[in-house]
Amino acid sequence: MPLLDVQNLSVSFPTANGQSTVLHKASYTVDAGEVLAIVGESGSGKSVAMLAVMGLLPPTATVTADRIAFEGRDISHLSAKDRRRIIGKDISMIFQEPIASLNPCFTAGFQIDEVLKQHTDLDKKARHARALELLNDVGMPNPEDRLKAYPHQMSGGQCQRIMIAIAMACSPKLLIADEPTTALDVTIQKQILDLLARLQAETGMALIMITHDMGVVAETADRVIVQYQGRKMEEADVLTLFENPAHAYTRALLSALPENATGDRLPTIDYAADYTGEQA
Ligand SMILES: Nc1ncnc2c1ncn2[C@@H]1O[C@H](COP(=O)(O)OP(=O)(O)OP(=O)(O)O)[C@@H](O)[C@H]1O
Repeated sequence: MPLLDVQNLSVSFPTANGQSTVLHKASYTVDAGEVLAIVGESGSGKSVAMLAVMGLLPPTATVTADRIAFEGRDISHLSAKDRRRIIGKDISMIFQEPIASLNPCFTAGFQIDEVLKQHTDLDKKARHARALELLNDVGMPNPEDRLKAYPHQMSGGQCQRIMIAIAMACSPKLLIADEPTTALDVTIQKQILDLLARLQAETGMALIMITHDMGVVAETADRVIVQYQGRKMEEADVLTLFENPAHAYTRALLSALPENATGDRLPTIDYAADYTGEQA
């Protein structure tokens, strides 16, 4: 039984020209302890899919699914709020803009403490000790000092470490990381990816990595789903995908990797092309 089992998930939003479907009957499964990458260009519906599962889309969104099951329990018929109540402790999510994801009015320590208060029975002293332990786990220098810092007093990389600490506070069974390194400097990107990989390996949690970067996929994933224009194009284990990509869009993504460059200029994806109907 998969840890998360999502079947035929569709999402649409109202527009001036009627409903616009941004995700078309996409299915996703992830097993306990597995690392799944969802890859595709901006706007391909990667974030929307996972926000829909989490019940985090705005009320204007229309979400339908045949099944959204966590640990075998189908929660697709529940309201977004009830779904969040049931999976809120077991599934955590981190986002692209760590500084914007934190509340600017409260210290890092306060924000970690809020999550611990909500999801654990620990008393104040134990929560403080746990917050320090979490900051150590995410490799934060001077953790005692950083607990007292406000988001604007920290770098983007430090804020992402705080977000990861908050996400890990309830020992989730699944962490969804939505482009967690995109907004960070290149040197920090690698540190955050290594941190996520280490935490995943140490805790055995499942990880869904949303990215547009095939390099990130190669480094982290066991299995890959390729999305294009709100549709799932291809799904394969990571080696198969890199060695034998079945879909034209996947091949275009792979050929745009720097190591696949053959001349002075990097190959680029032809965004004018329509890959939806193309097959291997
Ligand atoms: N709240 C919203 N209201 C209306 N349309 C939305 C909303 N959120 C997302 N969309 C649209 O849904 C589509 C898919 O967006 P989504 O954020 O899932 O893409 P993505 O693949 O995650 O890309 P990115 O990497 O840019 O986040 C886009 O066309 C986007 O404009």
